[in-house]
Amino acid sequence: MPASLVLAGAGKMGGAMLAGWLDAGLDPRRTTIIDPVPARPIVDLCADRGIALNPPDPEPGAVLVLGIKPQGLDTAAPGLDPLIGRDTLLVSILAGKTVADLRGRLPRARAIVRAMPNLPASIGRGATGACASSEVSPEQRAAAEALFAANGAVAWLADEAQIDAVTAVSGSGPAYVFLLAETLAEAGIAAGLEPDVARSLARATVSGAGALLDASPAEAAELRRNVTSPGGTTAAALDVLMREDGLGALMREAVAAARRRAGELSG
Ligand SMILES: NC(=O)C1=CN([C@@H]2O[C@H](COP(=O)(O)OP(=O)(O)OC[C@H]3O[C@@H](n4cnc5c(N)ncnc54)[C@H](OP(=O)(O)O)[C@@H]3O)[C@@H](O)[C@H]2O)C=CC1
Ligand SMILES: O=C(O)[C@@H]1CCC=N1
Repeated sequence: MPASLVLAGAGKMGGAMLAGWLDAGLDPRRTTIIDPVPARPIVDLCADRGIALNPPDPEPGAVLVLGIKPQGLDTAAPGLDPLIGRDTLLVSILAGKTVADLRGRLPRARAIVRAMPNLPASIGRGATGACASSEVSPEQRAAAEALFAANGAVAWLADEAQIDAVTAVSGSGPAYVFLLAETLAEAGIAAGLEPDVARSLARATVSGAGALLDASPAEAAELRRNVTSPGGTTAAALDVLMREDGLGALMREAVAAARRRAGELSG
């Protein structure tokens, strides 16, 4: 874990990462949060754990994590640049904003890691794709790796250009899975189940299948085949989901749209 850390923007994603870091041993007394209107749980967490929240004269830390919205970078940058010291590692989780975009707004930044985490980071079950600028030292890379590992799986990317695809797959991905739970419940209601029963069965099915995927060495396709009795009910459903214009085509289209949007957020 880094010796000290400043988190600018403790919203849904920044707050989720912070929860994972504190669980993994980040020192709350060496942690500062900057967020003009922090949500109640963040205010309570800071009070409980002794985390500095919006101190009047914040010092640069070993790491500055940017957790603001990409659309807010221009407005926020002049207030955040003084939080970058000579040896501060800047870690940005902003969708779309490139290392060059960040340098353009935060002139004090030298070492930059651009990362794309996801929401299960809060329980240490997230996935982060990251790339490092050439100024990042081995120690800074190790500090970033420790933060991302506290949030779950980590993949270092050789090429920054890949991060928009990571954003579209694993950054946004949890939303696709939650939508699956929602639509499975809705389909259950349409098939005649009571709404509460449909929602509870869909939730247990999605979380149970995810837990099995995690616990098993088998590929997802093999686990899918294990559910699919020849000539049975699952095969009938998969004939619909796996047809040419089915879930595969829809997912490719959705991921392409998310990736395109990440490109639009750059600049
Ligand atoms: N949500 C997700 O699952 C993921 C999000 N991301 C990235 O994380 C970033 C944050 O997204 P998300 O958490 O969803 O958004 P949120 O709006 O929940 O969080 C952003 C936070 O930053 C605060 N903020 C605004 N201006 C400043 C400022 N000048 N200084 C400090 N804090 C400020 C916001 O306050 P206020 O609400 O008052 O404006 C808010 O609390 C985005 O860049 C997004 O691309 C990456 C991966 C996954
Ligand atoms: O929706 C977004 O733009 C952010 C980035 C990935 C997940 N949430």
